[in-house]
Amino acid sequence: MSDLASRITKPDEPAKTTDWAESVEAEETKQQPEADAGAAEVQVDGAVEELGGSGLHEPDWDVEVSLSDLQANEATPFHSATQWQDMGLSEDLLKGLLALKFLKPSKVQGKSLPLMLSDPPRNMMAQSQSGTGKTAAFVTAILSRVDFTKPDQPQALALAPSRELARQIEGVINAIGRFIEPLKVAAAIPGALPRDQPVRSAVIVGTPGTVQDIIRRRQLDVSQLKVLVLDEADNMLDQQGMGDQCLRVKNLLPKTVQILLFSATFPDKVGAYAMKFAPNAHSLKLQRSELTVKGISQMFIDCADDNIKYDVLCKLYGLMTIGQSVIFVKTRESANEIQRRMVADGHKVSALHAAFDGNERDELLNKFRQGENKVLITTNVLARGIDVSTVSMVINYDIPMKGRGDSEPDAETYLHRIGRTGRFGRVGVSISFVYDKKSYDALLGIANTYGIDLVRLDTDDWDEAEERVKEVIKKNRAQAAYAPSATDNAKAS
Ligand SMILES: Nc1ncnc2c1ncn2[C@@H]1O[C@H](COP(=O)(O)OP(=O)(O)OP(=O)(O)O)[C@@H](O)[C@H]1O
Repeated sequence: MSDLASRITKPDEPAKTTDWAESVEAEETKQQPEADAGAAEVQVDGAVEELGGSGLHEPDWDVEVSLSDLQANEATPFHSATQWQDMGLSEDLLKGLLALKFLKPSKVQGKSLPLMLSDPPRNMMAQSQSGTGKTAAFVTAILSRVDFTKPDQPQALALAPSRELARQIEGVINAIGRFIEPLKVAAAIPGALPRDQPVRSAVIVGTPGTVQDIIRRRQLDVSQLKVLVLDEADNMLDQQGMGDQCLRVKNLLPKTVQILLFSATFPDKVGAYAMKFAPNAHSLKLQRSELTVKGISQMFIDCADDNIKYDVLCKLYGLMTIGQSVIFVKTRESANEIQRRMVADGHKVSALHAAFDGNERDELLNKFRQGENKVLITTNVLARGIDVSTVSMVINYDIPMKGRGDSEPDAETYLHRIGRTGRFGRVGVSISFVYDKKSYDALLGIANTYGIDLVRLDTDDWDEAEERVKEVIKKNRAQAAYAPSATDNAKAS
């Protein structure tokens, strides 16, 4: 308990900071020397500039520190020693990146792209904190590998664990590739492709089950595929059904395909399998202590019992709607039930989970992206990858658990869930609810795993608790106004 207690900071104490020492070092991988010669294993440091002290001043929210300042700071994951111009990218791609105001590559982009683009192509497993630009990294690699003189010929395939993430990646490809003519991208997600018609697109983004189906039905000609990307690779490979589908898809592709695996997390047990999935891969790794994004203020509320959680959630509603918020719950049923109760209590909230049909899911997320809906209740289906920069608050209504009978805290899912805020250098707040010993122990187990300093919000002094959260949210609002996300509105066609 003492160890756990040391992870908690009372609201009136300044949060302790972890030692975010720079640890960039390149070394040869030690595995399979003969097959692996030349594979680089690089540790990407996890240091993020303390945004609290970065010049985002109160009370007028005059934002003095811009993204370029943040990117100039070597101690952040947004810094890269390389420029886009050094990477041998095509003019069209460079124009696309710059049009999105991606002025410089982030660390994962700067490090992974030269490795991914080297010839002969080599596999890659890249880890970097949530919201640090992994999507743009692999999208740029895909768009560099495709031969656009054959726009109808499938050449690159990206897999993602949810339709929402696949759609989002499709949007990023269209946004970065906007000057490439002709650029054809297909979304292989349930209900999106006409049945039994060949897919005539150079790039395909989809969920593993649908992609497996269209290959089997010979709708997708994979004979000239050059690149396979698995986004959220640890998650897909670790799930029984999806892991099998990914493997089957891979086995149906030419043996020469370049395999690129991306995620913010690669737990040890999946990491080993991932290296088998992508043999001889270059690897960019983070230390476990580097995984949290420092711009996210991580807080928790100790609720007296399960019923109080709902009351506390309603009390937080005003704060949730200053920016945008995502509430994570364990089951679809509880998402529906909480939405029903909140709406009945006069709040405007929507729910999104896998029981809705595909079009409804697309529409719900689009409305959320456009700010039409400000509060979204969801399950782990949206825990990973979804990028909406104006999300300033994430609530873990239920602490994520894994294993049979919820026996263990799901530390990776916690990290991905809270990563829906604090995107690319922005600040954000996460509030986790605990209400009994099990949930308390689970949260503190997660805090210990990553060395997180959790701040306890005292609901006995609600004004103080509210002020504390509001402070972070206002900074997020100021940042969003100052530097709106370039791809927030990059919609899939
Ligand atoms: N070089 C860049 N300069 C400025 N903004 C960028 C750059 N690269 C990416 N971004 C923006 O950063 C945000 C986060 O990027 P992205 O969604 O790729 O993160 P991620 O690392 O894939 O996150 P996650 O782990 O949650 O999947 C996006 O809004 C994107 O537009």
